[in-house]
Formats: sequence, structure tokens, C-alpha cells
Amino acid sequence: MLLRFTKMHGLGNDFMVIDLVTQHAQLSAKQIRQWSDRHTGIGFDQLLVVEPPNDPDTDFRYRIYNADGSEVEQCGNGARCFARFVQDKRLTAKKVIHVETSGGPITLRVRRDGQVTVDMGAPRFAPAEVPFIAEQEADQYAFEVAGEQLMVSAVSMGNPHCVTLVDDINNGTLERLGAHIEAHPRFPRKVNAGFMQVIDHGHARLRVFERGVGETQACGTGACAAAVAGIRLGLLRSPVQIQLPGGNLQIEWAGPGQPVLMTGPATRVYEGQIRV
Ligand SMILES: N[C@@H](CCC[C@H](N)C(=O)O)C(=O)O
Repeated sequence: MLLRFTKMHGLGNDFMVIDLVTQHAQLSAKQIRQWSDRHTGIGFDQLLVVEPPNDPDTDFRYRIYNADGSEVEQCGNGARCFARFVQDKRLTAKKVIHVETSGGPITLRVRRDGQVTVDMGAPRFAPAEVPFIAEQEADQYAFEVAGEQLMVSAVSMGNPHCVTLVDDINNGTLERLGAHIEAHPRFPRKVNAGFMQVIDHGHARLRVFERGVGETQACGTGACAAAVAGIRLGLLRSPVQIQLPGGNLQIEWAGPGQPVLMTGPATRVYEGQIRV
């Protein structure tokens, strides 16, 4: 059987997107790993799957798989591509789309200029959400990794993030510590490791070593987590422009209990089909 898919990206964070509303397929972790391979497969950071919703008050169920085949809770750049995909494929005519994910409900708005704003829901800092936090909730934690002492912020955007402030995002910290932080035993579900350089109250640079992938050109949930961490530390003020290797995202957050709004582009690359 041939399965139709679309290749998309959000600031270079790239995706294979499959409609399982009008098509049927059983996906295995092994198959996803093969498809994600950049030499022998299609090549992508995440596989995004569009399914009918479980909850009748939402429009779709959005499932996300990392390149290593693991299913994860949330993907911000993917959410913007998801919005463009369901419109392009005429799976909905709505401009405001309600979506369920295993990280919680999110709302997608496609703007006239083609950019997409995603209401990612409120960030969470509680121990159950970010397993690192075995102690009391705090803005920053002392953390030892690969023999180095760091101060980090732990933020859940549905998926777990560990944000480290650095003087220069290109000073080698990601290369040295990214994989060690991702797999550190204090994060039993592993973690996305962000390295943020604050430029001024409204701007920061960010690189992210993503769980289950490695460094990506951009990470939407990572940008939200970094902006929230910076605002909580009094270093940033909403709205914040987060500058990633693949381009810029605008992040808005009014404070505790409030949703994070992320705005940026979503780009279609090509249509394909693959035998399953
Ligand atoms: N690239 C994504 C995040 C994808 C999931 C992440 N690697 C995880 O394991 O939680 C984004 O744009 O948010």
C-alpha cells in the first residue's frame, strides 16, 4: 500500500507529516527510525501524525514521534506545520483549530500573512511534570553534569526542558554537555537541553539539543521554555524574540498560570508517497 505524506519544516526543524484521518497505517518505532534516516530514508527530526480526535470538542489528535522512534508529548514547530497541513489538505476550513496532544490541548491560529500562532497552554514547573525537580519548585537548580556545575531552569511545555544560560551559544557548551544533559539520570524521561544567551530584555539566542534527535535548527517548545525561564529570572520581558539557528520565533507569556503564545512560519517542502 502507498502512504501519502508531506515534507514540511518550521525554521529548519523538519517533519514528515501523515494524514491518518483519510488513510490507514500501523506505524512501528523501527519504521519511523528507518524513515527518519537522512542517508537511507526520507530524513526528518520528527514524524507528525494527524488523527481524528478522541474528544468531540477538539478538531484533531496530533501525535509526535522523534527521529529515534519514541512518541513524545509536544512539538511547537510541528504544531504550526500541523495547522498549515490540515488547511492545505482541506481536512478543516477553520482558522482556529483545537488540537489534543498527549502534552495537553493546544490551539492553532493561521494568520493572514501565513504565519501561525500557537497557544501552547501554561508552562508547568511541578515535580511530576519535570522529573528533575525532586525538591521544591524553584526558578533555578544547581546541577552537576559530566563533572561541571550548572545552574539550570526546568520547564515543562507538555514535554520536558532544561534551560542553561550561557555567555555565548557558540562557546562549545552544547557540543560538550548537550547529550549528557539529555540522558542525565535526574531526568528519567530524558530531556530537551536548551542553551540560551540573553541579548537584552526582548531578545535571546538559543540552541537546543533535542531529546531523541540531537541538535535541531529550531525547537518551538524549547523557545517557549527558554523565554519562560528568562522571564521568571527577570532577564527577559514579554514579548521576546528567540533567535534560533534556523530563524526567529516570537514568544509571549503574561506570567504564571497564563498560556505561552508562539508565532512563526510553517513551510511545505514537497509531497511524497512511500510503500508500507
Ligand atoms: N522540535 C520540537 C520538539 C520535539 C519533541 C522533543 N524532541 C521531545 O522529545 O520532547 C519543537 O519544535 O517543539
